[in-house]
Amino acid sequence: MELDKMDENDWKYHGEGNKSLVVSHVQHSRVLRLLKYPSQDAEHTQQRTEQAYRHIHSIVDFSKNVMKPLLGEAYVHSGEVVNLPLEFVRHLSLKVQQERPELRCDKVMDTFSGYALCLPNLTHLNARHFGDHRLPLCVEIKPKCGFLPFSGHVTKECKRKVCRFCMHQHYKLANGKWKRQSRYCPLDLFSGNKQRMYIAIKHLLEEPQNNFKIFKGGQLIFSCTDGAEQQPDLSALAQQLRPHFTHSTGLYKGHLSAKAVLNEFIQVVSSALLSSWNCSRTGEPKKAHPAEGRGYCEASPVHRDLHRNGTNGLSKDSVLGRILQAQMLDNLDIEGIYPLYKRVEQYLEEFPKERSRLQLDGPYNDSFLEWVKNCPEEDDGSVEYAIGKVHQYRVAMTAKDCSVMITLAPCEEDEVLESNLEIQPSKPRLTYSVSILDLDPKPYDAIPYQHKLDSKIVNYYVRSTHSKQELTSSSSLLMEREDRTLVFHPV
Ligand SMILES: O=P(O)(O)O[C@@H]1[C@@H](OP(=O)(O)O)[C@H](OP(=O)(O)O)[C@H](O)[C@H](OP(=O)(O)O)[C@H]1OP(=O)(O)O
Ligand SMILES: Nc1ncnc2c1ncn2[C@@H]1O[C@H](COP(=O)(O)OP(=O)(O)OP(=O)(O)O)[C@@H](O)[C@H]1O
Repeated sequence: MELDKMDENDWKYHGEGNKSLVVSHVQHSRVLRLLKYPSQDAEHTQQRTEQAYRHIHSIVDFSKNVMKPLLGEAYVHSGEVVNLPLEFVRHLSLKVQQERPELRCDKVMDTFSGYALCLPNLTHLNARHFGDHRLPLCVEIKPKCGFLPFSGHVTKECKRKVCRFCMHQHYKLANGKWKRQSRYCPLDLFSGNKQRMYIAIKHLLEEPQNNFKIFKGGQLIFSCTDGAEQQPDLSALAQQLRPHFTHSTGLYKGHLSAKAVLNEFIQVVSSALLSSWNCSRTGEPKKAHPAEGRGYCEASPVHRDLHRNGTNGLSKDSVLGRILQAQMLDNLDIEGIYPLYKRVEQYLEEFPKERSRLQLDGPYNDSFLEWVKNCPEEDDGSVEYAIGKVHQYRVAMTAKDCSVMITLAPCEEDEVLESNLEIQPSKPRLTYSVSILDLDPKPYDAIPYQHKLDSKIVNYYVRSTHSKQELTSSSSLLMEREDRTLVFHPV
């Protein structure tokens, strides 16, 4: 990429989240990830430029030096910082503005600093495309937190029974963030049990919110649209996916029925999520599953029987296994972390210069990783213990908010990539690669906010389900769970 010859016409809008906007190159397999900030903060440009420079470097350092060793080399692409011509960035910002979803327009793209992250475009497969006319598919899942808190500091009983995602749905709907409730439960996806995973992915398809997207040939073909009130058009999606699932079972009028296409698609996605890079061929792969009782959410629509029989456990080296282990570094819960945060704050009041030794704002280097890895089990009352736990919590928060990208492309028998894996040997031949994105550090200063948000979510959930329960018992309605009637296809 020649930085002095950047032309906005070579780039197009690709997507965005809360903190960054991404554009993709029209020919090369590259994206630029630019920072965003609230439009009211557009002043103080000099300060912004310095902040952006530091922030973007800290994103790369955190991803490369902290998250990559924890999650695995193969899954993480940290990218590199680029300094773009301001003229290019301003034209780019104008160009992409009309494509941005309304719900993201409360923030503006950084057009002052010129700093951005350059990354491989993970919606493409990292290889030549075998001359097959079918475009690669890419599935992006933001799985969120996959376990119930097991900390003795948890005060609200419901947190031990219902997962944060399922509770948060009630709060999000009440605040108008989404129009329709998602029935997805992360604990089913992280269960490692194929039937539970099938149901979790099916629920993501039915209500993707910001947890599920599909790209074809690098173009977004399936996601949640602004203010969507209707269920997404799954027949149209099946039509788009059909060319990749052309083998002979389940043929209807000469081709696979929409249901069969989606069924196969879900199975391929779960296989990719379950596969391991380092899986030993001789012994059983090591499992990463939450201990007894932490892997079942009472609000999940999955039937209880399946819960009971359904923890196969994830291989520790699967992408979900790796993410779950990093998430579980949060073993005190925000209720246990908040008093430790206050201990650190009190210490800093007395010794403000210690902030840098304690690496509260980075640098995110090997010694930061040491804090995370070598934190003692027992609280000895020291500030060092508090810092170790706070750093572990922040790493876990990143793992609870990251996304997984699975890129799939058709291949012939002898075309399985060295660096990628092949799935479904007896079914359509697909080669795939799996990556993890959005591994930005979560700020230390956000801990009080997280503490308040946790109470709001839990209190709202308790109130809303309590009033629903009263209504239900007074009209003696019997709620049947959907999945009693779900038919599973053999894998
Ligand atoms: O707190 P949560 O669980 O709602 O997560 C936030 C996400 O909301 P979600 O519930 O996934 O829709 C939120 O996603 P959206 O903006 O809702 O797409 C962000 O990812 C946010 O992270 P950050 O503050 O931008 O670094 C996330 O905040 P963090 O808590 O991870 O900092
Ligand atoms: N390397 C990449 N290749 C392809 N697409 C990408 C890449 N990085 C990001 N994207 C796309 O851009 C979108 C926004 O990126 P990202 O999730 O990093 O933004 P964010 O603002 O940090 O998100 P959040 O709301 O979680 O804070 C992603 O959902 C994904 O679709």
